[in-house]
Amino acid sequence: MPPSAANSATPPASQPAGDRVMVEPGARVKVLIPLPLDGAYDYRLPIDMVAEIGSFVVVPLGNRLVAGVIWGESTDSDVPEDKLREISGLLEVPPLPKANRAFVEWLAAYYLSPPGNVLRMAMSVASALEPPTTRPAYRRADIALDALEIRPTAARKRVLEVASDGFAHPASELASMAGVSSSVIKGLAEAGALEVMQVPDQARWTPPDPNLPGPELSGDQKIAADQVVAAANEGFSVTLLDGVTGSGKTEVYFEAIAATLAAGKQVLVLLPEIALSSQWLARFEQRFGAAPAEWHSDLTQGQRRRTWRGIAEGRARIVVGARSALHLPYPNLGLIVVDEEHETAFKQEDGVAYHARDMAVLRARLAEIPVILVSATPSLESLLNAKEGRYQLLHLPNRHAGATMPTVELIDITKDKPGRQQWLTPTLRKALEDNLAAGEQSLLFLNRRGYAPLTLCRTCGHRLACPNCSAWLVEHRFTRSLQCHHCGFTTGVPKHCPSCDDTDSFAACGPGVERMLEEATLLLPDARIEVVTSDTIRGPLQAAAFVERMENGEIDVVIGTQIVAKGYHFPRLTLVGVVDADLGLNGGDLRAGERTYQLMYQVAGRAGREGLPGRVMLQTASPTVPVMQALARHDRDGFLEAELKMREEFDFPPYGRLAALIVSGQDEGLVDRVAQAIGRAAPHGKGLTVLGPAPAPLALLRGRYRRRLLLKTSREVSVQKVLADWLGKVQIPNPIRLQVDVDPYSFL
Ligand SMILES: Nc1ncnc2c1ncn2[C@@H]1O[C@H](COP(=O)(O)OP(=O)(O)OP(=O)(O)O)[C@@H](O)[C@H]1O
Ligand SMILES: [Zn+2]
Repeated sequence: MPPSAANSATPPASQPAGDRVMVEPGARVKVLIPLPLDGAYDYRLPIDMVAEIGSFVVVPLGNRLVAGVIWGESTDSDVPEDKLREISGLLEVPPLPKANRAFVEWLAAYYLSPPGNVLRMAMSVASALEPPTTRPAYRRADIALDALEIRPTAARKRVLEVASDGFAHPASELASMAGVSSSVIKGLAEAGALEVMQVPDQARWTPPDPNLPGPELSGDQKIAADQVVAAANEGFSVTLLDGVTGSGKTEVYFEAIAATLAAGKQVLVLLPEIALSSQWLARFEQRFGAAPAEWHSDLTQGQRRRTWRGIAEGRARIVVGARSALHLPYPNLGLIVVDEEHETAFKQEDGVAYHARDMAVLRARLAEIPVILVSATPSLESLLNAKEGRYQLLHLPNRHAGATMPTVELIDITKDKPGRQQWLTPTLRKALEDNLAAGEQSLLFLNRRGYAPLTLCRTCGHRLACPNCSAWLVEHRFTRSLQCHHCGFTTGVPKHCPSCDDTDSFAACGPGVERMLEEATLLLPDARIEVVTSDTIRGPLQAAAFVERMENGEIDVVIGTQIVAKGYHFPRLTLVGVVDADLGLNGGDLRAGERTYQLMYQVAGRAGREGLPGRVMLQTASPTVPVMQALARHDRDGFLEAELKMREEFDFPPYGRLAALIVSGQDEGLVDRVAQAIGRAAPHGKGLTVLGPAPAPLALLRGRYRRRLLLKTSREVSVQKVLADWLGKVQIPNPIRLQVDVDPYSFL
């Protein structure tokens, strides 16, 4: 397909002219720099520089030059005239759009973060700000093949054929279009059959075609699709698309995407694990005839640079990405979709701790565009918003094409006991055997990487722990190592116990996926079994290859962690066995029940998605607890109602508000003193409670001691104001770090 031909069909989207404000030459302006400074700094715009608010510029800071953004005119400057420095250069990039600038400010204020730190997320690709460069590209030269001095091999003929479309293609693109190696291109160029020219080094996306027909929608799907299409291009709104697994939620929001694209606007789709989303990408391409621009951590630096610019220049119409895609400079964003909105992967824990779902709603409000939140197991936050009328709620109660929901059986492991050093109950073992005999696929789910979560000395009971973290080391047999899953510390299994010096005295305790592989292999010696975790699937290519093996029926049993629990659609996968359904309940934080429900429901939702009925077995030691009962009875709403009620009673989110303070440093005594000083300055008043300081559950992490405080407020209280007043009263000495986590999800 000739990308450049399609490219010229529609003019690039750009920021509405009304949003652009020029700056007077010579004026004083505020420039925000992507560093943790306390605000924007004053500079002068040189009289010969034409710039606007949002322009990317280079400014002197101390004795170096840094990139920044003109944030506004400076009206309250107290920098004396002779101290004011000039902007030293204007960068050749479209200005940061108004909605993006407002987003930076709101996000910074909400999470009490320096705005420069938030801007840094928008400017994450430094090279994208450099002047555009060129790269060589090739097209068919006007010379007959038999006039050349090289042999006309099949590969060469193919290249010349695809290179005859009238456009110049980079060597890699031409090679992949013709299915040959780059050396073939090089040879043809040297022989004069291909003409080389310099073209701008930019990505080209075929614009998706919103007019291609989608599938015929079912009655419920059609009702939902009509609503999201009606909301498209109509200003700010939030829609919660709540439908059971396999109900066709993706098809429904594709309709809203089509309507937005047809209006010439950009679309952003946030997925929790984009690297694992090859099936989603294939469906998108099938529906819209073109691939979306992708944004995630597996891109190369060159891809990031080209994608960033393509978005800023409005050439990338549809972006699918991880949470960081929210910060990109869309000049003409028309719709945001957050798929699997309940996923905690949307919460960023490092740096600026923000929640991408919540910020997607904010971004949509600032840009006055719709946002669609999608899930089979919506978060209580979103459900309450829908219940109270702030979000529009759409329901898809049935699976597509008459596929039924899987049956869910609870297996009480205290009665139906696994054998010695085994973790599968006789019932689940039998089901696995039967399913294999029937030629259908099974999934064994265990959210634990490695072989065993704990290794201890049989002689003295010593447990092998991470030297940098308060955590046990996890044995990984595939790599013959012990690993800390918090800091990445890795070591070999010691010969002698470090405590009693006994030899070869270590025993593995508890199962991880690698250990389940042993058990499953003994049980099903003829089955093709594969372990799927972040250790075995290391990027989008490996994930896509796994999907292909599943689709081709090359795998009988998958043993996997949460990376296989969601999104996938494998028609022949009919049995899901959860090895330890209680695992997530043990930590006991406020969302443990909600999260266990979501994860179990999602993994169960992988079973029986087409003609073949599905069967789910949850192994549990507590079959009577509400979450297990709700799963077995398919009583999601009853469970969520009860959860909501409990949260309301204790004034927990989504009713009350929380903010966590984490004090950390290498000097434990100093960490304690600072944490206590923060505790002494704690606010009092109606609707406010402060818990702690107390050692964090991960009291040592990456060599830093950690203490936590938790602020709990009623809904009417402004958490930001309370925190700002509170933290304004304490001095944090330099080696100590204070992390503020508004609306925390992790309590470790
Ligand atoms: N109207 C339709 N016509 C044809 N196929 C459909 C239709 N609706 C859904 N499907 C197919 O049914 C399957 C499930 O749909 P989809 O993946 O959109 O469901 P979902 O609700 O997003 O599921 P999950 O929450 O489990 O990810 C897909 O293979 C999809 O292509
Ligand atoms: Zn560690």
